Amino acid sequence: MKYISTRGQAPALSFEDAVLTGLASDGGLYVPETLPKFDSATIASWAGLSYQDLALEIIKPFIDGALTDSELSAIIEKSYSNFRHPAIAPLVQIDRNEWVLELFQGPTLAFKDFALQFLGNLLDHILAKRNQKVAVMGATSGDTGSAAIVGCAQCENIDIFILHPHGRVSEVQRRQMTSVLAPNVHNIALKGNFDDCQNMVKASFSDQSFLPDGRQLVAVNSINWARIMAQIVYYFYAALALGAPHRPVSFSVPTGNFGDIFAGYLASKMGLPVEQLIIATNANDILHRCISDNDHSKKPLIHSLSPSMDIMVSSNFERLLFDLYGRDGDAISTLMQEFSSGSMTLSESALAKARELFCSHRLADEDMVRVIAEVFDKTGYLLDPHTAIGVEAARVKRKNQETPVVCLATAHPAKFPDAVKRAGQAKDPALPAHMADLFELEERYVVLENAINAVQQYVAGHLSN
Ligand SMILES: Cc1ncc(COP(=O)(O)O)c(C=O)c1O
Ligand SMILES: N[C@@H](CCOP(=O)(O)O)C(=O)O
Repeated sequence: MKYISTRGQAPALSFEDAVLTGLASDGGLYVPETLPKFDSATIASWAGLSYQDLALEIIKPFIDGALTDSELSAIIEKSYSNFRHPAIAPLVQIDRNEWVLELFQGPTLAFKDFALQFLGNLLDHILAKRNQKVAVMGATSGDTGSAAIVGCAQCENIDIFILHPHGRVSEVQRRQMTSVLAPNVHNIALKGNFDDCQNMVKASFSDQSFLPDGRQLVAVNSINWARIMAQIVYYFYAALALGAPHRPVSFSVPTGNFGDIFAGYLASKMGLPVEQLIIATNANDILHRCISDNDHSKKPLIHSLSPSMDIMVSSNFERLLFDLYGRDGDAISTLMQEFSSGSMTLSESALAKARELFCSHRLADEDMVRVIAEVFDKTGYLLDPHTAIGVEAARVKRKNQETPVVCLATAHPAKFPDAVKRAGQAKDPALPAHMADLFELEERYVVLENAINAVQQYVAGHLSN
């Protein structure tokens, strides 16, 4: 299987090269040239598989022989070995036909662990085989950073540089990143917002000449295809547990960079019967405005109580647009060019196609805290702020009460004690035992100006030999 760029001008790459390349040389994102498709009988035969065995079935066709089955299986086993729940992604019912998929049972308490523990182990394998050293550069609004750091800290061939917006991630999120003192881990608090961090990372991928000795950058953000690929698995896993393929399932997904929900879209294209994909946004609602009013225009970023979704430019939306425009790379190049000036308008046919599966909802902070309180009062279940937005979006937007709706619980509430307190909870939600000493650990990070030269100089000056 080859991987092609959404902008049509970059060379097609093998799986391994696509994983190592991150952003395509034409500024696009890599996607598989064709998607594997599974028929109903095949999907039905997976009922009851463990998460790890299901991951093997789903990931195998994408890697196209780059790893043997036993290599892939070993990487998968290792990646999910430190999850706290034996089901890896347990489903919890919170109402009739309404479920929460707990994607926060990994080491850093967010859904990012599903793909980033896998990506860390995959990179370790590929780089050792190639005897190659790389610099990982990533942007985080709080969760990708710690998952990537835990995924990569042990890799001898990786120096990892994570940019987070200074003062705009929760204290738990910051400490999770900055208390990892391994010499190959570098945290940069950028005096800017998440979009600034992401722009800087993307600009650095486009021109890597600041790196000495031909060192290559590798992406841990969801621009890296392997991130999306690993996230497809839990859509199948949850739907199978609820009766797929014999009955459809809907998903409500707290959305920022559009990677998570895009994995759900791919699951549906690969044969999973999905009735609705609900895009749940906070006040940074560009995707909601786009789907509901064809208004895809940038607005100033708002700092919300769901900080991980404080994102205006959603990288992976481009991957969806590529499909909506008939996989026409030139059309996507033109559209992205239009968006670089602040807004873009989708064609009527592209929007109509998107609306066949997607709908959207926006929830501001005051409503989000109300949802946390309501669900807790009714069920005793404590939602994190991002998940609460997804739960409310599901309630407002689902069109069929008989179809189970799965709300992706993207983070553990203990990562966001301020929001939880605002919802009327007297006590901070407890951190899991393995993080009990988080507030006593030494931190290490550098604060840098929002200037690309400052960041690139820092990266170039902190590479190991
Ligand atoms: C807790 C949490 N929820 C939701 C999201 C949004 O996911 P995505 O960026 O894949 O849309 C993120 C970050 O991306 C997150 O960290
Ligand atoms: N919410 C994310 C933002 C980065 O998204 P990614 O999925 O592209 O890595 C975060 O927590 O950092």
